[in-house]
Amino acid sequence: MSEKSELRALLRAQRQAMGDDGRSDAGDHFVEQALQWATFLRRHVCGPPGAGATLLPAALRIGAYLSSGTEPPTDGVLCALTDAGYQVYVPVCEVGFRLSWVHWQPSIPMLRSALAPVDEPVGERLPAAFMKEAAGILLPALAADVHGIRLGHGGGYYDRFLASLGPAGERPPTAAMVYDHELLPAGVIGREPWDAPVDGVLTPVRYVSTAADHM
Ligand SMILES: Nc1nc2c(c(=O)[nH]1)N(C=O)[C@@H](CNc1ccc(C(=O)N[C@@H](CCC(=O)O)C(=O)O)cc1)CN2
Ligand SMILES: Nc1ncnc2c1ncn2[C@@H]1O[C@H](COP(=O)(O)OP(=O)(O)OP(=O)(O)O)[C@@H](O)[C@H]1O
Repeated sequence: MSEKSELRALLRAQRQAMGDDGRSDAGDHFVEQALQWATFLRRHVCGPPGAGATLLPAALRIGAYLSSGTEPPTDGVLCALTDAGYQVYVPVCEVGFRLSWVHWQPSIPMLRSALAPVDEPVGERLPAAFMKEAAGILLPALAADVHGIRLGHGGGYYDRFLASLGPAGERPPTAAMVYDHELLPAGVIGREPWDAPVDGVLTPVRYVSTAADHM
């Protein structure tokens, strides 16, 4: 087994060991962290509330994901962001490890993906470029390091997606959602040439900015 496969296996086992209650508790805390992150982005894009700025629709557009298995739960996050007035878009797998995006709403019908072990929303599929103007994007990950290097399930979906949005600095702000113990020191996740670092890491208890490290 390669070093990365071993790390993935270890991280999956640790997620399993957290138990349903541990993961669900973390999910509650993620709601608070994600709302704070979104509020910060909104200020960044539009200035402080009451400044007379009218929010552009794209400033309210947020990318996220529908969690499955032992991933950091996002059901609460998606509902809270929607309730707060954001338009939440989640990915759908396409052939060639590409992602398209569907506007998520609480009662949206779901269907099992033919390409990955995830349920996906049924609705109009918007191209990756639609997310270029988003206020921010939350990404799934098995772990991420303090430089924003992310370890996913190994499909390369998100590296391709981020590369398609343009070079770092021209993409919307990104944050990987991981449990607190999955925010790792530099060097633990070997960096690959195609890795697109994220700008921050969101855990149930903190947001850590990694952006300065890869400018
Ligand atoms: N929720 C989610 N959606 C996503 C991703 C992801 O990592 N998470 N992807 C990122 O590229 C793409 C799909 N690729 C994926 C590859 C593997 C697994 C996976 O193994 N997931 C679970 C097990 C599935 C289950 O039991 O329901 C796991 O975390 O162990 C999920 C998605 C697009 N959509
Ligand atoms: N921009 C890209 N263009 C072409 N191939 C890519 C690109 N980015 C990644 N890949 C390919 O995707 C494969 C998986 O990459 P990696 O292991 O980093 O995925 P991951 O980040 O763990 O997965 P995911 O993004 O799906 O969560 C690699 O074999 C790599 O060659």
